[in-house]
Amino acid sequence: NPITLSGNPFAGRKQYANAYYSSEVYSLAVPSLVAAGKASLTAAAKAVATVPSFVWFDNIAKVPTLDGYLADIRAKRAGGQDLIGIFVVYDLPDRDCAALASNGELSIANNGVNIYKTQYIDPLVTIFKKYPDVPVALVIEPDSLANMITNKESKPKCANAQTAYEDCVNYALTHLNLPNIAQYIDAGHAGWLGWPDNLTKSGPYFANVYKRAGNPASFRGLATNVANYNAWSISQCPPYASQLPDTCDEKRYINKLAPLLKNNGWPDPHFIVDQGRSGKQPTGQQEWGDWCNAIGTGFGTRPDSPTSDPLLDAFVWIKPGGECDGTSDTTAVRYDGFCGKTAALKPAPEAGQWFQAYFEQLLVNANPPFP
Ligand SMILES: O=[N+]([O-])c1ccc(O[C@@H]2O[C@H](CO)[C@@H](O[C@@H]3O[C@H](CO)[C@@H](O[C@@H]4O[C@H](CO)[C@@H](O)[C@H](O)[C@H]4O)[C@H](O)[C@H]3O)[C@H](O)[C@H]2O)cc1
Ligand SMILES: [Mg+2]
Repeated sequence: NPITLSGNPFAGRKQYANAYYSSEVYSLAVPSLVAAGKASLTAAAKAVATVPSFVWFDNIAKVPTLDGYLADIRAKRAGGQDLIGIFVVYDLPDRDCAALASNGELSIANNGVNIYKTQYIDPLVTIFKKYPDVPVALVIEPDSLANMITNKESKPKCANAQTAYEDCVNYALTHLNLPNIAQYIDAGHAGWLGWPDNLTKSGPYFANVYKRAGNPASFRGLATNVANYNAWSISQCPPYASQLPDTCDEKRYINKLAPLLKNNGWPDPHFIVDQGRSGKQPTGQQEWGDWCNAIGTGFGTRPDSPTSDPLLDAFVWIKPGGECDGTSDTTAVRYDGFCGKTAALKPAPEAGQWFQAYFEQLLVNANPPFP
């Protein structure tokens, strides 16, 4: 029977571990480990496959697969597991405007806004409406609005994308505003929007997104640290965060941002924080902006761990660990220099592709460790 979410959608529920990630582990990671004489790591690898991570809808072709996930969750819920589905909406035209590695299939110049609405969001909504009994949490458009805070001046592609990003995100928010869905808009991370000037802008900016969308009941809050590596709460700031000593982790970032949202007309925002690649601190990053395939990282706090901060709905693994951030092939169309830096593990495949060496790095550095 249909449900209406209220309060923390993760409370009392287990996050859904999807078969796509599990198949990456079983069909790619495990055989690679065995072939490399690392069969001793296969048990740990299989344990990772059971950890819930978000399913990314990073192109239109994947949209129909949503039905299968929701049907599987429905069946498991009928079997007694109070599961919540966890998905990422990620297909904006001119996507990832400040970088090259994750550019997507749609472009503003080529009718991208209209296609995003009618061929991406609308079909998602249609499928979600078939499953009003399944609780769902959505992350809306990583790396989109955060770029509107920091990169309009420095990146013409971001400046030119502002109207499209804001219209498309508003369309997503208002059309995915269903009783069984909780939506979290991406809001960068401590090392991105945690800087004083960026924080000051972010408060009114994200509050205006909430108000423009008409205060949607499903709009629960913001997702932070997506595909990044920051600690949730740390006593010793990493060396690369030396200039931001009082906002060097996600707990301090969201506790600074929340009051600014409330003061600007968003009464009760909450957060989810990606910890999928945050287990080892400090990381091998040389600068905070080293976002691509950072060395020295590890799987972090498990998604179903209790949280102690009333602002934090759940720890989550949004970026699936082992899926690449971007290619290191300098001749590739989507080659971004950040993926060629010292701090980036190489050789790396295209964004989203399985990156075995990275998976193994995360595995051996995991905290808590995998048995
Ligand atoms: O000393 N000071 O006082 C001072 C003040 C201000 C300073 O400026 C700030 O410096 C920060 C650190 O460089 C910048 O943060 C970086 O911004 C990048 C986008 O431009 C982000 O990249 C994205 O990362 C995503 C994954 O997270 C990728 O999926 C995505 O593809 C990729 O594009 C980095 O994470 C993020 O760390 C801020 O913009 C900038 O405003 C600096 C110093
Ligand atoms: Mg990215």
